[in-house]
Amino acid sequence: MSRKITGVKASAGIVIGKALLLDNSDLHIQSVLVEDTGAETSRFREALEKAKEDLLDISERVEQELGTEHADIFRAHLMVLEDPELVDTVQAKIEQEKVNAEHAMHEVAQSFISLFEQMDNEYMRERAADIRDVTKRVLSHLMGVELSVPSQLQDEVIIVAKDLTPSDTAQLDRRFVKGFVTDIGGRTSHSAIMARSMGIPAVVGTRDMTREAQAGVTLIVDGHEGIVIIDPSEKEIAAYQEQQILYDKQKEEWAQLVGTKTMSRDGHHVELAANIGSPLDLDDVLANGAEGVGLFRTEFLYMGRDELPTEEEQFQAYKQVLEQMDGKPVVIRTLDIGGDKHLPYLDLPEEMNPFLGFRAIRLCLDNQDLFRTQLRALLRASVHGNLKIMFPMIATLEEFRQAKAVLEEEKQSMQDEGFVFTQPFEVGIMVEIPAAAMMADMFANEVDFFSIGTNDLIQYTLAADRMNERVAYLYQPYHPAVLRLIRQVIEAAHAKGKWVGMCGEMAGDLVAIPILLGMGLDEFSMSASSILPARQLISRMSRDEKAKDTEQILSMSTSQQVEDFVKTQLAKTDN
Ligand SMILES: C=C(OP(=O)(O)O)C(=O)O
Ligand SMILES: [Mg+2]
Repeated sequence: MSRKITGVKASAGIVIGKALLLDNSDLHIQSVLVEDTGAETSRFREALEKAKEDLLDISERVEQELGTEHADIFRAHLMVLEDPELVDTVQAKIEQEKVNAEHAMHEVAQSFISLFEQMDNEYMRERAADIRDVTKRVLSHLMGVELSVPSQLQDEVIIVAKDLTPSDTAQLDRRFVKGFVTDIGGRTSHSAIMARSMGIPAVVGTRDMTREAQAGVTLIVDGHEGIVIIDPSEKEIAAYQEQQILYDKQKEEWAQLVGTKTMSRDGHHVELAANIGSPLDLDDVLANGAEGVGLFRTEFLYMGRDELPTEEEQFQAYKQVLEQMDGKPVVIRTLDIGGDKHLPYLDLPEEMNPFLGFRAIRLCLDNQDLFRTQLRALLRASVHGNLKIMFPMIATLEEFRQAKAVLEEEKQSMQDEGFVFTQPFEVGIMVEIPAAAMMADMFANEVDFFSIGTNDLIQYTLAADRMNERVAYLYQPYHPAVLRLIRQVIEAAHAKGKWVGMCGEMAGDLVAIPILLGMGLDEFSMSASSILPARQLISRMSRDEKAKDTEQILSMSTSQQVEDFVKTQLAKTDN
């Protein structure tokens, strides 16, 4: 009987193969009292040195095979090994408690790991995996145990493990490892990131895969849907084999589009950009041929910590993104906290209607120290690429003017300090509040660009909370009211020679794209994996023909009518 397990889709693709269970369960550590603590400390120091040698070797190999960014993971591991807080604490424990090095290392590492794991942020929780990885390496040297990474594989396999550490992943032999499934991990765990750049289908965070799968059993890993089928039937195998063939063909077609501009069939260019939450997302962005970053949600930098990020920390993150995008446009949005996104250390009072409350630009204009720190980091980073600064949740012109004035003040004071701005940068707003959409003609006199945030614009237009299942039926992207607002923004911007993008989920929706193309949207920003399918669709459509449908669509009275109309048109495009 086949069984289906679901998890997090970490890396796209389908693979069918035999399971290889990687027993990388925790080493069994015993506590032993020692007399000669000096000798024990030397043993610990030797193990640290050996672990460092391993990491240097791995980072060199990874640098050659996968590039600097992945090698940086192992350089970060080296830094963990050199961190006096960890090393000195272990040493002190050996000396004061007269315990063996294995026990001291294990105990100290555990306390760091649980600290990180308790943090309310996925990224920080995953850093616990780094410490676990480093600790295991040191322990394996102390105990003389080989790490159980299969380096001598003869057959193609799908690795099944509780967790795959970055070094496990880097050591997988790509000729034989065709996919992997883990119990723990999320989309931003390093192993997931590496799977995506290695092009290996992977499903992570399945919770109990290692308990469910036996060694050698046949598996289907569906990285598109985050599904694993254990012991599939002949029929299931045949169905997935068909999907595999189709997907391979699809990928070949998409791959041709990676380095190309997005052009409609009748020769109009639109920009397909990516939404990111961290510099870590850039691998995907570049691999999918994004023409820019249309939205960097900077609130990620503020989450999962207990104090605000410093100007320097923010500067480094912005600089990295700008440099990696190598002159392509990068829209960085100032802090959009509030609504469903909290920062515990800001200690804000609970609100009856958080989505209509004290959030985003409202909070930044009130808490100007915080805002000015971010603006200074952005201004410093501006010389490293093609930066565009965007303010979120703008409802009124006064808000935009105030925010822009604060930015100008910071720019002036940096110039007075001797900073030279070598690159011009644009300043724009998110249009996600209906009032801003209605007043787009007025805003267009003052902003450099608009980016339509449909995730919020839809919820505010139909008064349907985007988080509430019970009103989800009212959350209608194709509602003519939403479409009329979008069209109004595009027309108002173009009348003043300004460009308009969209960074809500709607920009990557294959049913919405023909409508938006016809309305003349200039930039579509979406998750990286949606870019190539969108580019292909646009290349098959004539923008001028789509424009002819706009009036008809806007005169429809329901979402359903719009959807049916577009789907019928799309079916014709396919033929
Ligand atoms: C992109 C948007 O912002 P967020 O999803 O971060 O609210 C939006 O509202 O469409
Ligand atoms: Mg929003």
